[in-house]
Amino acid sequence: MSGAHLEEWQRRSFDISSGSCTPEQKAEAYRAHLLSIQYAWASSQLSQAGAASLLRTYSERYAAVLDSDDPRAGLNNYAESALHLARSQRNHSDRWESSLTAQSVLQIPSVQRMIQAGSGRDGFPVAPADVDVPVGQESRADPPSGQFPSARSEAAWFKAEPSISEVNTSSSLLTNTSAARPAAADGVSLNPNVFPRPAVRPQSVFGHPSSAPPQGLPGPSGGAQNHQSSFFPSSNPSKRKNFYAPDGADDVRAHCGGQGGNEPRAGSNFRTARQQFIVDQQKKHSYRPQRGPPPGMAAAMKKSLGANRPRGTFSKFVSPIPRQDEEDGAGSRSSDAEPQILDERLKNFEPKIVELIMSEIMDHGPPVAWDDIAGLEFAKTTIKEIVVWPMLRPDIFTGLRGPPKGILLFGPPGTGKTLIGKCIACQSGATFFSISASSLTSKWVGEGEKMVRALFAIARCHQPAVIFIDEIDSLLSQRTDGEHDSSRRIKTEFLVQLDGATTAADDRILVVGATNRPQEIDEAARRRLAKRLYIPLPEAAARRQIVANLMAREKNQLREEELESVVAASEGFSGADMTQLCREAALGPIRSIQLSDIATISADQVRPILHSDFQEALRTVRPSVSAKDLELYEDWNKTFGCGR
Ligand SMILES: Nc1ncnc2c1ncn2[C@@H]1O[C@H](COP(=O)(O)OP(=O)(O)OP(=O)(O)O)[C@@H](O)[C@H]1O
Ligand SMILES: [Mg+2]
Repeated sequence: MSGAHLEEWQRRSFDISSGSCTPEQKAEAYRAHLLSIQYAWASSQLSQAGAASLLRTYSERYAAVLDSDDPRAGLNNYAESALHLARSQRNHSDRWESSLTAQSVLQIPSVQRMIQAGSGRDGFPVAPADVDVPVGQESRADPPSGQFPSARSEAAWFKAEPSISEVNTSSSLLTNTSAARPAAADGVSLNPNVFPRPAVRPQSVFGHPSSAPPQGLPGPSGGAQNHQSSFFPSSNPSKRKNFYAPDGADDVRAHCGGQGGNEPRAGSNFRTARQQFIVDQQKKHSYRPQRGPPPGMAAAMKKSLGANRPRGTFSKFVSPIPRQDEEDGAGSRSSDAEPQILDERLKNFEPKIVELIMSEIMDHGPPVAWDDIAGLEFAKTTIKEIVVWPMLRPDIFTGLRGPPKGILLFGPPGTGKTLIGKCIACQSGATFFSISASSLTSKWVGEGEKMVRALFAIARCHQPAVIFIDEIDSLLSQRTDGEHDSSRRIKTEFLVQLDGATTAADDRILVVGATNRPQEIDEAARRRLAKRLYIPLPEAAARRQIVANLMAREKNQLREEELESVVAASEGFSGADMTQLCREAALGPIRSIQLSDIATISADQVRPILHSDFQEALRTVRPSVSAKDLELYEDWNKTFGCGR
């Protein structure tokens, strides 16, 4: 080692041993030591064995300073953060420098030239320009002595020699007989003809030989530095193996000479981290394409949320979210599966909420016709006027004639409000959403109002649409001070959506609410449900129609006057009560069969339903609405109802 270097070396050794220097200074000093050793070796002032053992010693000490956990003696786990950064950098940066391997280093043009020249004795055979393997775009030539890009990588370079197997497999150019290769300190020797000094094969911290750590790793001073490798010449990117191709593809991506080979080679499987990240996101949110109903059927499909309906033949759900192909191993999207355009208006909603809202397509079982609903002529006419006709002739029903935004069906329980909702679903031809209040009140805070917003957004995408909210009083009850914040927010969202800033006048969305507690509905909601129709208990004619409709499906011997007497006796019964009465009467014949015959009797041996069965049933079935309750409805109707 020349005189000047020796003094420098001694000074540094003194500083280190003096114990007065900080970990940073120590790391600096070790760094300088390592460079001096390398320089001394390169200028043949040090034997290979000597240099290797010195390098080993000082790189261990250097790494110890870097890796030490002790804040006093080390650089606070710099290694971990460096490793972590490198790893994260590797995952997310598509400018990650691909690494060199024992195999690929020999394909490097300059190494090839060296091998041909067989030189290696006179000086440094590799031209400086060749040693510059820039990472990313910011490439700049490095002095041939090679400044280590960072303390970490430098120490790592010297810390561990390549394993013998790695060196031996690299090529026959490495003579396998020990005689031909001076043994380095740790038994690994490099053939100086092939590997000129000081081309010590660095073992990167990142688990494989690399020319340099990834960009952005902070140097010992903590600042991020551009990293240049200083040993291996750039190589033809097409030959270098990329350790980071997610599927281990052979494709090699490299940035050589600042060319920045960012785009993966054609046909390569290599996906940058960003692409991989996007694919993962899509997979996470991708919806399995499902066999949807035939196109004509889709329009007639009804959607209901929160109401478990028997699923019919076409109740397969067609996801509104664009189809995502199964990303196959090749990472190629099959050409024919063009992603469907997700409706612009839905892109701001969480896919899972959209999925939830759309997922229950109400296949409402047997369709309900207007005639199945006994009585309620006024309500039925009004609803037809508001719902069915505007759908049929939107050109006439515009402006002031436009349909109202909301209808409220109120009345005693069992009078056919839900039935009317089902009937609208079948007869209106509109997209029908039937939601129950419980489905909107999610266990997650903030989810409820998102559901409401998404519901109206989806309805807007599928208008004309009808949103049927059964038991709407549980959703839009009077706002009180003590109520829970989330239910208050759901209400507010509803009011805004029903008739607020976001609703456009020509939106053809009709909200139909059904409740048997109209007095509990919030006054702001009441205002928005402009048409408030009283669904009263069925009058005699309606009761007669219910019994006639139900008896028509059963064997019975009910005469007209007997029917009249049943209707008279069921004064004050609701529609549901009338249905219950008929059920009870239909059990009469079954009850008259001897228990022993039950197992053997055939269906047509069961006698028909008689008037006596109804008389028997009238003894057990009582009206479910009291006169007092009835008064309440009557009063409310007089105050707020739109009925006659
Ligand atoms: N007007 C009607 N015509 C025919 N059947 C009726 C009528 N009203 C009620 N029913 C019978 O009663 C059952 C319950 O009706 P529906 O579910 O519509 O009552 P509702 O008004 O929704 O009651 P609730 O307010 O408790 O929800 C229906 O399935 C039907 O069989
Ligand atoms: Mg109901």
